[in-house]
Amino acid sequence: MQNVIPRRKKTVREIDVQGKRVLVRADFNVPLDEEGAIADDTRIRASLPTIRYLCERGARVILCSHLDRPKGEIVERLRLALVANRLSELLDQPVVALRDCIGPEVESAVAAMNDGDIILLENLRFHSEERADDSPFAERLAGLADVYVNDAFGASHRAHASVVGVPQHLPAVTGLLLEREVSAFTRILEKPERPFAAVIGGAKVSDKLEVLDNVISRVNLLLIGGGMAATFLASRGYQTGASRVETDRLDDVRRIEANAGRRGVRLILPRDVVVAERLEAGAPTRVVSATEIPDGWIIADIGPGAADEFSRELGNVRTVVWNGPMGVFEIPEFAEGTRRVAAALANLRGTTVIGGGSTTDAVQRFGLADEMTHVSTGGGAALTMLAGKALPGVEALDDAETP
Ligand SMILES: Nc1ncnc2c1ncn2[C@@H]1O[C@H](COP(=O)(O)OP(=O)(O)OP(=O)(O)O)[C@@H](O)[C@H]1O
Ligand SMILES: O=C(O)[C@H](O)COP(=O)(O)O
Repeated sequence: MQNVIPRRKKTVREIDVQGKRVLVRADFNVPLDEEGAIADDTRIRASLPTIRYLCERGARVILCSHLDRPKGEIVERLRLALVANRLSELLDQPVVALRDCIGPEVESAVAAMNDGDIILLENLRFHSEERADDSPFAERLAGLADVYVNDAFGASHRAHASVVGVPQHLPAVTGLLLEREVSAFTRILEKPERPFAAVIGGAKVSDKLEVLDNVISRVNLLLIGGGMAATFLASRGYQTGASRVETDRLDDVRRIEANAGRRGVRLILPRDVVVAERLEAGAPTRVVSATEIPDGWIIADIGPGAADEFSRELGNVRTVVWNGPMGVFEIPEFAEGTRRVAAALANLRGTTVIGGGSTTDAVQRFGLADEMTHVSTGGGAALTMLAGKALPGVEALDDAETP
């Protein structure tokens, strides 16, 4: 595996932060429930060591993050005030949520900070410049601070302004979470015990297809579930009812399947699925063969036959990386496939890695997180590591000036 650890780079432990304004890019992209409350605060808790470390040493801590995918405009339910409240409770100290991430009000708030204070900038993705890696936007963020810390492992596969742009304008170091995550993946993936499996589900289908060719070059077995399954089934020519299919990616999926065949990687799709009339609690459901999905019905979970097969297959492997739930597990009727896969990993005598906000949320709900070797805060970032590709956020630290 290629070396993706910023070994030459300083971590936050090696710099003097007393009285300095430190801009910390965190990944507070937490899952929200239907009421808009935080459904799982793992990502917030995982960022505490760096924040505590900086505060205890007298830094003025300026936190920033994205939440969900607002497209460059303010979405009230995606304001980061709810994250600031949770952080305040966990740290037992005030965390002031600002109403923007750049601009005169932000600059005055930063100017008024005392050593050990913490502020949280507003959702970076309320500005389209964040995703566009706009240089003036990155410069304005950088202008708020003396030092930049990347602690957003979960966002480090994104070449966005706060991840790769800011470290071009400020001395930059690695945060404790980023360091812990990258070392865990490197250790686990350097010489994985075989057979080695990846389980891929969830909703971010295009993102995951991007790295599957590389994933195939590393694993022996690939199990596909969740929202991914519909596009794979459609690529084999089956009807998928009203399930969401990425029709413009069907050729990519066929290429991935052919690639898997050539390399002798077993790629298994669910043999049966739970379908629903709507992805809602209480909606009518049926279990059907994956090759006979009725018109108008939506795949909501892998079926019991698929869960048996996936569990059996996972019983024979020594290393597993799992990203993306097998179904819409937030609704109890569609959680069984995800629960069965989580249980299979918990029983495995080998190395198990869970990646992703929702996948972690699911494993926490089943009370199985402690049974896993590594529960990562990254989803797409974990897959990028699994694919053996460098993370842009880590590369940006390599290229940055050190304090
Ligand atoms: N068959 C399905 N149809 C629609 N959505 C699904 C299906 N199966 C799972 N999902 C949804 O996928 C979502 C999670 O997918 P996602 O790809 O974001 O995984 P993740 O673990 O959160 O990784 P990341 O951290 O990259 O977001 C869940 O909210 C779940 O309801
Ligand atoms: O949830 C994640 O994987 C990270 O927070 C990145 O979010 P994104 O896929 O919306 O860029």
